[in-house]
Amino acid sequence: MTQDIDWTCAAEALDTNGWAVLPKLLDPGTCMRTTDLYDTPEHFRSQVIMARHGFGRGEYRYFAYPLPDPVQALRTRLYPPLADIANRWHARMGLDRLFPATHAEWLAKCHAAGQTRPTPLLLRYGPGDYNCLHQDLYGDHVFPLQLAVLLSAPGRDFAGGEFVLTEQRPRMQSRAAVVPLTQGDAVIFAVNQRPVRGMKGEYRVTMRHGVSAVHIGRRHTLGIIFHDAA
Ligand SMILES: O=C(O)CCC(=O)C(=O)O
Ligand SMILES: [Fe+2]
Repeated sequence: MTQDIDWTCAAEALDTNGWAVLPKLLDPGTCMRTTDLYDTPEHFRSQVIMARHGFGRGEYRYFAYPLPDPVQALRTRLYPPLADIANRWHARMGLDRLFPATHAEWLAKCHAAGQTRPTPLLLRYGPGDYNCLHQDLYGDHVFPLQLAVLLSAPGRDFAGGEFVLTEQRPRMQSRAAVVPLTQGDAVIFAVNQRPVRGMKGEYRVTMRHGVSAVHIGRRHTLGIIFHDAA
């Protein structure tokens, strides 16, 4: 599942754009089984109806511990290479928080700070549903990169529902990117801020992500956030 990832390519894309696609991270069978978890309540700690909070339209569920596979495996295996990138970013941004080498150590820090609730989630969108631009910050402890895996097949399962990222640049207009994803692809992206090398040195841009309206069908996503929630 995670052994064939081209990390050199992903790190380069993350440094340049603040996001990178990992093609075919999950196979179609795993995508289907993960989607089906949505209707198994014992895997989840809570449900959010997005319209009730002004988050958009659609719904999602936060997984409960212990996380089922492939959620636990993705969180554990993707963390170490992402922590290398996160540490480089933090150094470039002049932030002193260092991310430990393993996800278990990072979670221990979150838990000691009272961020104990698991944040991986499954999202379900139907016709007309969308996800407003947002950031997944759940406390002071923030791991600066996260992942979303598209579990449904565009064109077959749904139409519309594009993954969108915006980048707010200091004293400049924001720019948007639409991330092309097929079933099983993951997008890694900056949770909040990332460093950009400018003419006069490094500066920071602020990222937000969301999903445009689904026109027809149903779209499911698996979200992997590496910090836990307060
Ligand atoms: O459904 C999506 O593609 C976005 C999900 C999301 O906001 C997240 O995983 O944090
Ligand atoms: Fe999100």
